[in-house]
Amino acid sequence: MNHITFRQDRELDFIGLGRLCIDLNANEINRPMEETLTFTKYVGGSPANITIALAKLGARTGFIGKVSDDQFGRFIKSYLHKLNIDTRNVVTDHTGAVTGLAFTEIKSPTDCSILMYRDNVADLKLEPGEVQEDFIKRAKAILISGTALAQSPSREAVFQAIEYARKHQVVIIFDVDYRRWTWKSKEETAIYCNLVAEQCDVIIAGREEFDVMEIVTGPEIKDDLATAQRWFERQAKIVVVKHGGDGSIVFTKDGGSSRGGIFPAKQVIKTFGAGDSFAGAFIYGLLQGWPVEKCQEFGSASASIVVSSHSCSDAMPTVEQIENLIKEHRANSGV
Ligand SMILES: Nc1ncnc2c1ncn2[C@@H]1O[C@H](COP(=O)(O)OP(=O)(O)O)[C@@H](O)[C@H]1O
Ligand SMILES: O=C(O)C[C@@H](O)[C@H](O)C(=O)COP(=O)(O)O
Repeated sequence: MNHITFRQDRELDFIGLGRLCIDLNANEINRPMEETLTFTKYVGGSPANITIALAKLGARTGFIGKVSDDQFGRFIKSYLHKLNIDTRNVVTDHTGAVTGLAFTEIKSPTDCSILMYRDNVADLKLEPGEVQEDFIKRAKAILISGTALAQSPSREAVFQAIEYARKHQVVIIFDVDYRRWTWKSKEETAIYCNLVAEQCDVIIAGREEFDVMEIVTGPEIKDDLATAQRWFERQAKIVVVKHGGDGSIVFTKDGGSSRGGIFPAKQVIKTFGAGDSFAGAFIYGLLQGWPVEKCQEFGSASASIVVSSHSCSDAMPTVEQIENLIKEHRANSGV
């Protein structure tokens, strides 16, 4: 029992909505971007990464988004196909929009940053009329990425998807996924993310992301419980507050909470990708009906595997890999 009830009469477990992009991860790690010469190309974009995580865990997944009409757009679509991610609602842009790029700088295992190129990107051109009700109603859950709210028409497409999801009792999960590059101001981010969050069943965000959302509304006292309680007064049943290397806290509407630590990685290559792998494995656990503590542990173990790898999407682990890590950790700590 984990406070979320999924409709069982659905052919898809999960649909991700938002950006499908490219990550260009520096090959020469432990160097500033100015000195980086080569990069490896991966499919990226937070909601894409989360959907890929679920697909690799064995969930039946699909995606709603828009890709550029070029080599990058085709690369992304064929990658999703290979993982059996249903792309019937991945639309191809015909206006000359481009694929968003995320260049990663890995200066040290703890000092990583991302340089995003997001002008005229295809993902933000998704139109409300392109969101298929018939597709959404086939799923148990849909994940909304907050970045899809950054501009019109993608912003309206999100609200359209939420309407369909609520109409067909599809569980709505919101990952705030705040990326400053696509927004005009923090106030704009806060207003739209709050409007969406109040309609969602599960909300996942880092402490700093909740702080951005609270710029316009409070709560006055900035603490995780106060944040969670605000959303429990709306639609939310589970609120997850991520704290990077300090782990996460999962709150449930019945007053429960679970503080989770991390699985220290043997070798951290980079810190990005932690949030997406955590979210993918956490949601997988919810879909299995596991208690939230187990979902949280599964998410943390998945994150540990991804921070030890060069990529985000390609490195998303299987159930077996995560279970092995948890077993190994328990054996080492004598539990
Ligand atoms: N250095 C790390 N080593 C192992 N696990 C980590 C590390 N950093 C984060 N995690 C795990 O990933 C989760 C999400 O990470 P966080 O950095 O908060 O998300 P985001 O990448 O979205 O900012 C954390 O709650 C923790 O379980
Ligand atoms: O979200 C993006 O557009 C870039 C991602 O593909 C990138 O790998 C990343 O930043 C992962 O985000 P995180 O899991 O929140 O650290």
